[in-house]
Amino acid sequence: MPKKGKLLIVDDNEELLFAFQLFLKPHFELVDTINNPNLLLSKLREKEYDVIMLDMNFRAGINSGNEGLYWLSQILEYDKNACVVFITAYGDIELAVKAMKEGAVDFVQKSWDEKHILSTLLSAYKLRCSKMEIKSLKKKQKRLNQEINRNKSFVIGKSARMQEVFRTVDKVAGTDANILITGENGTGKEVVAREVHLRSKRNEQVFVHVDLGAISESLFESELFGHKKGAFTDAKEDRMGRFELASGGTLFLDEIGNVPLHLQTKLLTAIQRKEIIPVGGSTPIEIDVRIIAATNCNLHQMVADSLFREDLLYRINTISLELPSLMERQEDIGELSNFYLDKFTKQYDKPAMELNKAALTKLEKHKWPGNIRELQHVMEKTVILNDSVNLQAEDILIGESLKKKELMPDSFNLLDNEKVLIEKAIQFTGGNMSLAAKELGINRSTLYDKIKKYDL
Ligand SMILES: Nc1ncnc2c1ncn2[C@@H]1O[C@H](COP(=O)(O)OP(=O)(O)OP(=O)(O)O)[C@@H](O)[C@H]1O
Repeated sequence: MPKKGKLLIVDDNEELLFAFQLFLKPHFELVDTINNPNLLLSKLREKEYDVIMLDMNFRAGINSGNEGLYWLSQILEYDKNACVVFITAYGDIELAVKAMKEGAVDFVQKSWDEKHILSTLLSAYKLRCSKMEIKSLKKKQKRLNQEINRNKSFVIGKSARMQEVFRTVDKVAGTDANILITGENGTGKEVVAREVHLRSKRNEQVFVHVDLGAISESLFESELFGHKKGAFTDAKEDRMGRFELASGGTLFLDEIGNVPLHLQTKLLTAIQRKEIIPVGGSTPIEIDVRIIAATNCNLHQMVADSLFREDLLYRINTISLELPSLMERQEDIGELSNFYLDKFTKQYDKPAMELNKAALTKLEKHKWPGNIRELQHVMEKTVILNDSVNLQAEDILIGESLKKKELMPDSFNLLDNEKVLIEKAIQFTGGNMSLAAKELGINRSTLYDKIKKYDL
């Protein structure tokens, strides 16, 4: 087996250094020694060592261990992942414990128990490998987040209402204040939440989206707070919840108005205490997340109707952002339509298309109950079905290809038709899940369960 691990031994006893080197060389890739701790930092700058064995006392006659502790602090300041094993005199247990409290990983006694010394150093080396792996994973994660977030900013909106939203986003993004975004479905609540994250100091960390309307009640806690292996029948291994996953970054709690009262209490406790306890666990885990919540419900009305906890509302709406419906920002329809024309012509490999005046007027006059999401679907359909590059009013297919009467099924067998009806409802509402669920007469989480079941 190839020898692994670079070891540095620091002791002023030359004989001891020699003996250590002789004994450890066959087990490690490199064993360097220095007899003067003043050379320590320059040695560390020269080479990266995995384990440093450090004497407690250097000056003859002084046995307080302070010098060793001083050098330990210097090493850890230089590299917080350094693994330092102290060399202590026989009976120095108290001092060794103190050293471990200050950040040393272990200690060996000069009593020369070869087996024990070797196993201590090999464990320290393993710990060093784990620390370095974590360091590299964190670095990778940071780069990946930067990559994911790059060029993601595309919130279109010249209208006065959107400019007002952007001014507030500018003011609050850099703070850690919780934000509540309200607005109809498809108005861009998630897009704005991402924009806040991108402009915040957490932008090198993750943005975790959780659709609270789509999580079934039985999985709510496990999904948000994680679970321990064996906590319930399907819990085959420990699983991290969304709060922990988002730690350091932003947690976007979408459709917060759909959370039942008894689960709102659990949500409030986690946000308030800034800690969670996984299902089946007993130790709280500290969480550092910025909460951005969103809903299309009127939470103040829900509080008045005793459907939403007032204390939770005040926790999440330090800052409120209300997004206008597309009808209220008609000035943006042209730019948004062109944005999607450009996107879909590229996606479907078609020549660039333009809207003539009548086509634009048609778009501006429509009521857009599904807001931007509906506009997006209309533009996608328009690009797919048209070959002309100059789009006329009749080329814009708003609701024309999908009228409710065309949705009549071939048979009335419920099971045969469920999948088809769900597909058509989603199509009819332009992908607006809340509207689709409403049309189908079921709630959103049931709709998501069925989407999963039929693999839609
Ligand atoms: N300002 C914008 N510019 C361009 N596209 C936008 C803008 N706002 C929203 N969109 C697009 O509209 C669609 C709906 O946006 P988003 O999902 O953010 O809305 P939402 O309000 O969170 O919807 P829901 O309430 O249904 O979850 C997305 O495809 C998004 O990319």
